[in-house]
Amino acid sequence: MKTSNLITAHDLEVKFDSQIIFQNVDFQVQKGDFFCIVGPNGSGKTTLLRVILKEIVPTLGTIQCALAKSQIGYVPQFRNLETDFPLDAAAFIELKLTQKWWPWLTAQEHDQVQAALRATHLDNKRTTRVGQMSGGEKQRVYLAQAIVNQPQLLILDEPTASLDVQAKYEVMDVVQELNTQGTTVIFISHDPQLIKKYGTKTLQLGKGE
Ligand SMILES: Nc1ncnc2c1ncn2[C@@H]1O[C@H](COP(=O)(O)OP(=O)(O)OP(=O)(O)O)[C@@H](O)[C@H]1O
Repeated sequence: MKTSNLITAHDLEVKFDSQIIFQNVDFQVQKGDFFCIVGPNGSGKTTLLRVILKEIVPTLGTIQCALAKSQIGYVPQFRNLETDFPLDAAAFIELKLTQKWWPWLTAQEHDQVQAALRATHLDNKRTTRVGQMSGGEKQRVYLAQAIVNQPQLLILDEPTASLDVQAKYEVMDVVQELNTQGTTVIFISHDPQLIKKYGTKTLQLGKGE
């Protein structure tokens, strides 16, 4: 039978020095999943993302990922940008386009930036400086930057942690739309309401388990 697994992990363990962060972790992420990773502070959620991104080699177990790094978009926890941050939304998104020696964008790259702005409901903020945006808009610009290269997998590490309720759902609705259109999502969160509303599968990490 043909499998649509993007990630297959078996019996993973990560240890730092003698401290076991987690062990016996098995999971599969399939194309189209909205895959949630939950667990208390320090249970290894971010460490597991770093294993998926091949930044950390597990001390035991195997992990297979069918995607190249270029096919994965990543949104870390919210990082604020000061009000004097000089780039507008379009320029900020362009930073993630493949670096090359010529300093202009191709027509296709312009289309990619426009598509990322549209997908994150920021069409009318194209020339707004990111530093002057609200927290929710800033996080949607980060999201736009992560999807500008049209990744197959989007990884989000507590993307709504410091946002108010309305901004939180605006960000999550955008992520859900991307998921409905075919982008697989891995989502770390402490928020059970978000997991219940948006998740299709959940991996629970416990201390050392
Ligand atoms: N490179 C490292 N070297 C040593 N210890 C590390 C390293 N990276 C993470 N740790 C430790 O591993 C544990 C798990 O960290 P991690 O950030 O993965 O947890 P988390 O579940 O994402 O936590 P939180 O919910 O607070 O973000 C922590 O105790 C952390 O200090």
